[in-house]
Amino acid sequence: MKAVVAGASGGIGQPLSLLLKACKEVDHLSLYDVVNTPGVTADLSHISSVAKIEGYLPADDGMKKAFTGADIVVIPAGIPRKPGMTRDDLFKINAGIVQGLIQGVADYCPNAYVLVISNPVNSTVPIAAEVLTKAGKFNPKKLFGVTTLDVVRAETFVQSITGARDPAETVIPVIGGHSGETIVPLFSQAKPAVKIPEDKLEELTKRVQFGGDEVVKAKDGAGSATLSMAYAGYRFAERVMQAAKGKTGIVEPTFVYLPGIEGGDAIAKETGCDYFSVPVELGTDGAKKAVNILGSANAYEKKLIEKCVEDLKGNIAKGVEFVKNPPKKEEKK
Ligand SMILES: NC(=O)C1=CN([C@@H]2O[C@H](COP(=O)(O)OP(=O)(O)OC[C@H]3O[C@@H](n4cnc5c(N)ncnc54)[C@H](O)[C@@H]3O)[C@@H](O)[C@H]2O)C=CC1
Ligand SMILES: O=C([O-])CC(=O)C(=O)O
Repeated sequence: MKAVVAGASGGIGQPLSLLLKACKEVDHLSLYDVVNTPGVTADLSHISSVAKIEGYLPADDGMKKAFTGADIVVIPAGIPRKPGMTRDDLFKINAGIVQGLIQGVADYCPNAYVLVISNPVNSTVPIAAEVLTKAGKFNPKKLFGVTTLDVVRAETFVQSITGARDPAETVIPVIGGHSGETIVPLFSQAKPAVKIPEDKLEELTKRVQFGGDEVVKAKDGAGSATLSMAYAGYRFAERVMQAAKGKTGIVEPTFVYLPGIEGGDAIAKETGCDYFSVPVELGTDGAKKAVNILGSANAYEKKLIEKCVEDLKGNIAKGVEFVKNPPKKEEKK
């Protein structure tokens, strides 16, 4: 497997690259960023793991060299939030960054799995889909918005109630999108089942929805979640690669284009959203099947889904519009 990290010198990119350098699924790691890739690459190259490593800057066809032959491209490129900002406030800058990198995917590695971390995920994934569609290269089974950090947070925060030694053994589907109230944890669907006292449920739900804000506030202007995101991005990338190599039974929530995936059409009709994070069964060619668990949600969770859909529709439309009707140059800045 050749894995690419685009945005490899950043707060997420560096620890994510470290994890991928040590990953048994990766034979070849290629780092791309607009700054500092020579240093990050030199540093990681001293690690005695299997993956050979290369790093590129944009000069001298760097993107082409970095992306060509890639099996999986993970994208944490773009600016992070500062206190007082929403993820949508990142759109102006990150939309263009993601558009450019996805054009690179279309040009140099159209068959790769593409994992989008850059925010706002609710809009950057539709942007990616539109760019790939324009290029005639869109395979919905291979485009994923990474929402694993929401799952990781739900697992972690519920531990105070379950008391489980290993939080990751409690599987909690988190569906919808990746910002505030578009994030919908379905604690009623936890496996094994968890009993959450009624007076704790709202607090726990809000903590998952606004977990990102907790980190933004604590970092106090120095960015948002990076280390936990690198862990989450790595966990998802590793599972995509394991499924690609034939491991079965891997199901992970991820933000996908539903009409392009088996079982997704019904969910798209039910929610009115073409893009939604749902548990997806992963296979050798990417997303094999979208699992519809919306019907199993309890009354409280159904209300959360209603609010999610309201916000998510606008975020999706904004991403689609950005590519279909590009803003004029001065608006793009
Ligand atoms: N999906 C999720 O759950 C999460 C998403 N994020 C998002 O991830 C993104 C990155 O966050 P951080 O790593 O903290 O930011 P950062 O600013 O530390 O790193 C971003 C990196 O992207 C690079 N970059 C900028 N334009 C580029 C381009 N055109 N091509 C290649 N690289 C480029 C920068 O040089 C920098 O090294 C942000 O948009 C943030 O909101 C953050 C946490 C969780
Ligand atoms: O909060 C942010 O801006 C970064 C992010 O997406 C998260 O931590 O979930």
